[in-house]
Amino acid sequence: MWVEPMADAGANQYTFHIEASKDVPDLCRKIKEAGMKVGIGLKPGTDVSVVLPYGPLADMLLVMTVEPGFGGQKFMADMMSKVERLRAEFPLVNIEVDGGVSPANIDQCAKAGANMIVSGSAVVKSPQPAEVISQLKQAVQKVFPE
Ligand SMILES: O=C(CO)[C@H](O)[C@H](O)COP(=O)(O)O
Repeated sequence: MWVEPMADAGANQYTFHIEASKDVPDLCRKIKEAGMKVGIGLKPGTDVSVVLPYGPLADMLLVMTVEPGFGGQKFMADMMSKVERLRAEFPLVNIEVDGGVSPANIDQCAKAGANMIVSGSAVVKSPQPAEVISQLKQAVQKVFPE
């Protein structure tokens, strides 16, 4: 699963999709042994219960808010219930949302419990990308002060 090459290249976190892993605990162990943090991602169609047993092994849980594949898709607000559940179960784990995240929905994401975000189109298509990044960061920091 390319764990060693990623670590050798300088990655400090390795995130994989739970749907693509045959042995989640083994992969988590290999990532940690290689000196990286563990992230586990969940596609929109995957029930949150699938990842719950592995939460204690993860540094970050990623809730995809679009179908993985490409940027520019519509944010799926119904994924927020997964974020809420994961935050309730794992108060100290980083929870990330990825897909269609923008200033229009960042408050929902942060309120549900996401403290890490991926935002592509909203940033790069804005005439003021720095302003968008700042808005996104402020919204998260309001809920998760450093
Ligand atoms: O790669 C992705 C999906 O596979 C990401 O969702 C994407 O890069 C983020 O971009 P956007 O904010 O435009 O959804």
